[in-house]
Amino acid sequence: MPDRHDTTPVLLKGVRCYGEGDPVDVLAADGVIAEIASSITPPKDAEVIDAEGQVLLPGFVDLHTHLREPGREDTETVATGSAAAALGGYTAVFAMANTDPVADTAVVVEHVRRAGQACGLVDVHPVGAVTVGLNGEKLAELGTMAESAARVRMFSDDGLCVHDPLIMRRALEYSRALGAVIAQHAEEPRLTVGAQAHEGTQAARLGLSGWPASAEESIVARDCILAAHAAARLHVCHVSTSGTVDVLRWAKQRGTQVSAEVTPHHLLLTDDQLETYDPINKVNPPLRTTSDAKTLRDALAEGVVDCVATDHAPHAEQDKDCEWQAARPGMLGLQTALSVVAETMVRPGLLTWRDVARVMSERPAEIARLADQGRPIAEGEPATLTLVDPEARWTVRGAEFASIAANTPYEGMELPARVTATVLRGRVTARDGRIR
Ligand SMILES: NC(=O)N[C@@H](CC(=O)O)C(=O)O
Ligand SMILES: [Zn+2]
Ligand SMILES: [Zn+2]
Repeated sequence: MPDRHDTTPVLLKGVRCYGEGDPVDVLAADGVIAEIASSITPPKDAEVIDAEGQVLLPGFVDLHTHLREPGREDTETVATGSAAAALGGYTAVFAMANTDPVADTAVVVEHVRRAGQACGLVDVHPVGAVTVGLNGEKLAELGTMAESAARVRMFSDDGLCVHDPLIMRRALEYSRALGAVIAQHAEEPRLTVGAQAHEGTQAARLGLSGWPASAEESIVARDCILAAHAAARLHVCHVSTSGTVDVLRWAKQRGTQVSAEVTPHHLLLTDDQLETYDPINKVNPPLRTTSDAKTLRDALAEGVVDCVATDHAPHAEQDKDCEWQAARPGMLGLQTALSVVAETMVRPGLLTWRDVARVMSERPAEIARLADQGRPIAEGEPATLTLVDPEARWTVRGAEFASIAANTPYEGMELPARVTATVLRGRVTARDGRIR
């Protein structure tokens, strides 16, 4: 039985779909978009959202989050991560497998899936590990996870690279049979032993060991070749260098089934940030150069990089507020992603709002083959939507986020554009900064 709230119609007044054309009213009822017209009289009991001048987009899909459950519920849970996601405009998120225990069995992925359903704010899709315990040595039971109630269709050892080429080849071959995609954290471990920061003049000046671009690019090139030979689908996590963009362009030109994501932080931040030695800026792969960031923005605009994914990585205060070498890599992303994309891509004219729908909703939904996400805003389609105030400006305060952890690199920064409401299958999950 759907509860009463599920069936309350929602009327969005005066929105511009994809930021285009004249303002319209959009009515959501029974989980779908019931009507789009220049003026709709609110049905009785309807929740009316006055959204004059706001931009309506399909709900965002994040292919890369760390929700830390099970194992590190002191930093995030499926529930708090779901709240952060809904507030950030997301209607579906993928939860990486580097939990404790690792999500390498049906039991663990089913737990994450159920925890997501219990809270109901966003569709939580567990990612299954590629190898047992993320040890890189033995393939996990991909088929069992795919067949489980969690219906896993994305596998990744993210946090670690599937570096053994034979294991990676097998994983790609299996994934093909399962209709799944392998998401690779591209980092040749032999080239990043002790690495702390992007290998370049800044790391040298600061005395931090270098994480060379070649460690990423060599794995991406290898995996594109393996994926092509296996006729399998490869997804490249958090692309961070210009050289990787060149490899992706080459692989796509020759028809390889490869997709790629870029994080908001790699679009906005660079290794100039490292000056203060504040580990809030420590992340894997590391912040790169200004020229890499520019190439990534252009590649996202062009479509060589398909989509934006947050790599939302909550960490406890004690794991961040310490010396650089000891700090864990990773930063929060769910509640700032849209604003960082607005700042780096929309304001400079690299993307329109329609393009934002592509990189934050449609492409990620296609890559993950989610049938009911990233859909057109049209009558009869799922009412799974994100409302954005393009004129808003706000100041980032990590302590105010729904996440348990507060490790945002944007603390105190003023950013443009804000998610004002998120709707999942006709139900308002977040509105004006509050969870429903
Ligand atoms: N990105 C990070 O720096 N950290 C991630 C792991 C990962 O995405 O590689 C984490 O789990 O904390
Ligand atoms: Zn990673
Ligand atoms: Zn990650």
